[in-house]
Amino acid sequence: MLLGLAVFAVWAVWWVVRYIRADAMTRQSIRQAVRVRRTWKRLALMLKLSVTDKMPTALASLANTDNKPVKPRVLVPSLKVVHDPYGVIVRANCLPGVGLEQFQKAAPHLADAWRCTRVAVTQDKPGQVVIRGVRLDPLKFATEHHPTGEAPDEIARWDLGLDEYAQPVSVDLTQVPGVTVAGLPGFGKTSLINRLICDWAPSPAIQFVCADGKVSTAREGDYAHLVKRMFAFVGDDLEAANALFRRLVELRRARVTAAEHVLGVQSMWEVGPSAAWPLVVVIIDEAHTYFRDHKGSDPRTKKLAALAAENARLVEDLVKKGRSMGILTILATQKSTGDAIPTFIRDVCPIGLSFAQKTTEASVAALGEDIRKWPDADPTNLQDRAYVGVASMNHQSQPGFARIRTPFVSGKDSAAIAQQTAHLTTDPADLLRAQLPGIDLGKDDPDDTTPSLAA
Ligand SMILES: Nc1ncnc2c1ncn2[C@@H]1O[C@H](COP(=O)(O)OP(=O)(O)OP(=O)(O)O)[C@@H](O)[C@H]1O
Repeated sequence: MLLGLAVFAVWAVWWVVRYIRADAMTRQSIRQAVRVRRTWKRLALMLKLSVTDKMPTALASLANTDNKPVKPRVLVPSLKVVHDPYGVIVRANCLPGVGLEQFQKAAPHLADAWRCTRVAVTQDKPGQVVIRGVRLDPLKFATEHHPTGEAPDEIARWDLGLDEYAQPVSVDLTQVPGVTVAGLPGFGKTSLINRLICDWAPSPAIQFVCADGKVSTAREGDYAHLVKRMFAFVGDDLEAANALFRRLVELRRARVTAAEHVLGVQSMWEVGPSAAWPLVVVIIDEAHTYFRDHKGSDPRTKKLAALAAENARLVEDLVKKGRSMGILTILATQKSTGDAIPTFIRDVCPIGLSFAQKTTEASVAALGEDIRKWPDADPTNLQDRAYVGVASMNHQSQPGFARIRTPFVSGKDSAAIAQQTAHLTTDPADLLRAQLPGIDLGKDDPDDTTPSLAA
């Protein structure tokens, strides 16, 4: 008895301390979790999430010596409730006839009873459902990310933020040739890309290169600090961009020639990126600058039109053929028409994200026709300033789109990371030459007009 009291006292003290130390949002969730547990039996009966077992148990039959009819038992799914700042995560056991489908049907009523903005029911293992209830809309709460400066545990995993149920979302960019990022100006595209660079920069197995169509020199604009961690950078000059894209296509072709010698396999992903054969992340920001059509018959306009057409061809090459050689292209644009990122490039990028858009046509240009089937996820719903930093992303593994609250990464943090990791910057073409001295890394395709690395 005394021992029981002592255990209870310790538990009560632990509980009170935990409650006092929690922030205001978490305290509300703790109270919510208590309410969910306390009211569950009654609520489950009202929502028909219970079953009546008319058959007496063996024990009840034995105890029933006077042969009176045994009362049927009402079974209610047992619950395990945990909380986080946004709400509760409830695991419930299924019962015969009460499973995923019944819980999903009851979800709106659970949301009302538990005072949640949203409730989602999923099944992570047989016989158990997970009910996620969020009291507050995680999409509406701005978050921040402070990069650690540590090399990532898993190469090519892109941590994006929180979904509408406050669950962390990340995508595996292994074997991914391209990503598109679209959205109205000032809604968080650059911050999203900054995070990727800052999280990955401490790894020597990753090299970055950037074309930013919004600026003329690296000293201006969003990448002014991060340029230290990039082996090449060009601004809005079409000719300079053209030369850079050629250089990258050339690198891709040289890697094809060198793969068997250096890696012993034909696809870099079979062995993974390394400091000697790094994953090359090509960032093309304000991509429309490089691809847009130039109309006019004067020689200068004609030249620009030819350069833009060739840029599109070169970037298409990188996206279509770069994956197995360890080249990942990320294209960002604030322009919302089909020519901003040519559809023949967009359609080979398996991952698309879009921040707010003005019209559904713009959403379609950014995310493809499928977004029409998922009106809730249409980024036209994200135009309120509360949604700066929120993007819709096509699911990799299932139909539909996820809405993600991405965190803000400050310029100060990205500058610090670039400074700390600048010494890791190397041109992947130099690495290749150093590994294969004397081997011609030139063309393996006679029709290809791009110059050879061995020049
Ligand atoms: N994830 C975020 N959470 C909260 N605020 C953000 C986030 N991302 C960006 N912001 C705010 O929005 C501003 C603009 O962001 P950012 O430069 O990333 O937008 P953008 O879409 O790249 O714009 P542009 O197309 O003009 O380059 C930032 O200075 C910051 O104040």
